[in-house]
Amino acid sequence: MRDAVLSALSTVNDPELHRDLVSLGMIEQVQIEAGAVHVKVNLTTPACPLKGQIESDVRAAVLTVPGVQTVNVTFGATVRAAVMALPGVKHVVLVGSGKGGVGKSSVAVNLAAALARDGARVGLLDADVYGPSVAHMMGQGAARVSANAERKMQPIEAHGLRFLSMANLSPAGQALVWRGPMLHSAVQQFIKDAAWGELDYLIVDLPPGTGDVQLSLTQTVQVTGAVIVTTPQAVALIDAARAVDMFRKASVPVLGVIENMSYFVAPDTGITYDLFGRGGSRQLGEYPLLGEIPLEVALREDADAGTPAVLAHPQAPASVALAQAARRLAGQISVRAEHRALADLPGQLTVV
Ligand SMILES: Nc1ncnc2c1ncn2[C@@H]1O[C@H](COP(=O)(O)OP(=O)(O)OP(=O)(O)O)[C@@H](O)[C@H]1O
Repeated sequence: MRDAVLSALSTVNDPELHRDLVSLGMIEQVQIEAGAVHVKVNLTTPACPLKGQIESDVRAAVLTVPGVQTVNVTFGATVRAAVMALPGVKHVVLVGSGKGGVGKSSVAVNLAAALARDGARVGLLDADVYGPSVAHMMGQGAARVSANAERKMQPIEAHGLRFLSMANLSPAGQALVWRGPMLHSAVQQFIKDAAWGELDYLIVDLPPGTGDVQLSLTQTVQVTGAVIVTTPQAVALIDAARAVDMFRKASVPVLGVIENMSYFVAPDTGITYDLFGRGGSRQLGEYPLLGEIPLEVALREDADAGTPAVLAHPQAPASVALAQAARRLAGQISVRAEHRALADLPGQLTVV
């Protein structure tokens, strides 16, 4: 019966990778006892957006095998990467925006927290050196970065992830008056001289715009891709298009767009207002729209209170949209990793 079960499983495709689970090496275990079959599927990310579909497809396929009465599906996950971005770090993902104030840091913090909540090992680097806000949003504005025994910067741990921010290097409340090259080398150090440990995803909150820090980062590490955060109105989109162009020129794939402050639902009437013209980000090109995040008081309040909204108010509509965006992003990263692996090693997917 085992062969029949495996052959049934080889008809089930991963919905995003468009290859079957057996040849993708995703079937970790098959146990058969009388008519009861247990299948363990090893997903390419714990934040898999299509877990439910894979489960029902596996169940339906195995139930076609004569003699099978029940099917139990469980999941594990190993994030795959064709190459390591840094020693121990599988994927570096840049979060950028064309202009300031569109909610880039809020999105970066919540994407990181959502991926960590789903079970991924996540780091968050605040490379927004001119206006570092990640530490405050993580409730760690007063924490100070220490060095470990190897004299490497030790990321601060909070809310299930590790992060580093310039705000935790300087005395609280004081501005860092550094010149461009110093900022450049500070960001390089954050990446290379920090004890990030083993990470599936290192999310980088870039400064707004298309300046030196952004470019130097794309030249420092193997970046898996970038996420563009924008608001839907024309003035923001023009700048976002510039950010897209910068990544294109630096050969950094754009993994998707997140439209923030997309709409507002009045809490008293329930009426939806498209304050800035919802859906405008589709004009940026054929990039996956990872999410439309509503304007919501709770998101701002949670940021000010130092807990990412996806953790503090997981049921709030903005949190639901952000958690979904994080899963779609993880899905896009898996697709990239597979394409890259196939390009490098035809027919094989490297698991690191
Ligand atoms: N969807 C939203 N609903 C309500 N408030 C939001 C939303 N997104 C962001 N904000 C609030 O807007 C302000 C700016 O957000 P944030 O600091 O994340 O923007 P940014 O693009 O990173 O800015 P900068 O680039 O200038 O650092 C913050 O007070 C944040 O809490």
